[in-house]
Amino acid sequence: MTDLADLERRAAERAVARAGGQDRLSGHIVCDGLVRIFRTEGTEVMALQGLDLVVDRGELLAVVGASGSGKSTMLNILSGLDEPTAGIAKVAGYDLLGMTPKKRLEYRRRIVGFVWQQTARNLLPYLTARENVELPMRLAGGRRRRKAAELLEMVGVGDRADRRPAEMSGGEQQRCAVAVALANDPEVIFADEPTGELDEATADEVFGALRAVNAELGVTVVVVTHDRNVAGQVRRAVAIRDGKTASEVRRSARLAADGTQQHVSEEYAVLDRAGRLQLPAAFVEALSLRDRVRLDLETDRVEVRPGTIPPSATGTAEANPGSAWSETLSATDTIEAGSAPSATDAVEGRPGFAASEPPSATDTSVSGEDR
Ligand SMILES: Nc1ncnc2c1ncn2[C@@H]1O[C@H](COP(=O)(O)OP(=O)(O)OP(=O)(O)O)[C@@H](O)[C@H]1O
Repeated sequence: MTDLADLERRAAERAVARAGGQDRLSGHIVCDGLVRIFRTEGTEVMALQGLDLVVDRGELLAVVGASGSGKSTMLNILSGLDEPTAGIAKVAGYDLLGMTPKKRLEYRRRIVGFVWQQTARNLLPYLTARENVELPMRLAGGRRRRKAAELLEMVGVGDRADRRPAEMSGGEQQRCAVAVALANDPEVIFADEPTGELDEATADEVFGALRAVNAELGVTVVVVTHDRNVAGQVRRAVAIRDGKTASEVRRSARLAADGTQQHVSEEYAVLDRAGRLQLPAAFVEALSLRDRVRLDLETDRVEVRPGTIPPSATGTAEANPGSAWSETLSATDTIEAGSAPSATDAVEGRPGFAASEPPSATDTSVSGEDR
């Protein structure tokens, strides 16, 4: 006879298979098909539309997105303040769906630490830096307390231990906030716009502190921001658009032929399980892509070009101006006017295909071997 445990086990196996296998769910942080719908007075807002994100243990990752893209919604779920409407959200082995209040408290106190944009949310104004760092340790009643002074030293504000927040600069306050977030030895730090109110040089110092704790303590760090420049501060930056991860930039160091070290930045689009991907907005604008694009499968890549029409369709479009092909025609006109110097050459060069092929169209190709 099938008992409940057996049914639950089979349901779990099916969920893993649907999610693309156990590997996909084995990161330190896993969001899989995360959906969050807000319902207010008869309207529905789909803030997260099937967001997938896997972060490895010990990674320093930036999640970058414009206002309204779903960053705060994602962060609220990952920090245990909110629950998704559907999908999987796991951090350090904790399943964030359906946690009991006790488990939630344990998760928020011991597993994750937070750095918010506003100092008032990070530090108590009447306590010194040292006392601010000691407070979460006291609340958790931990036996092996990491010394506050040591943490303040690590983030570069050891000499400010006896100052209150008002007696420190904005950057020092945020670095102190990083030390507070680390007080109970969390596995993950979430930082929400930690440098949002700082000038560039001070922001670099705060990032330096996040990098230091990531490297020295191995803590996983996720920085959420609208600032695209942050991508230059981390090895992996994931862009979020319309409630989904859209693309990511990876930076790595390579040794050049002359022996010098060069930083290489590569942009990747995120391919979901249904095979969907979003082209970066800059690529779409550069080639005036719209409505539909042409795809060519090469042996090692897929090429994406401005949409074209078969020559035979021209007659159809003329005969029926409301048809889909007539829409393509006007889109093609725009492309030709904007960027294709020799549309006729392109047609002659590739019989059977009409219209524009800008010389740089291969820039948009997605290389299979890079994956
Ligand atoms: N509690 C809520 N009720 C209704 N809609 C909401 C709620 N919270 C967020 N939204 C909507 O969900 C979408 C995503 O919002 P979210 O705050 O996650 O974006 P964001 O990227 O963090 O933006 P910002 O950088 O401006 O904070 C927006 O359209 C927003 O209006």
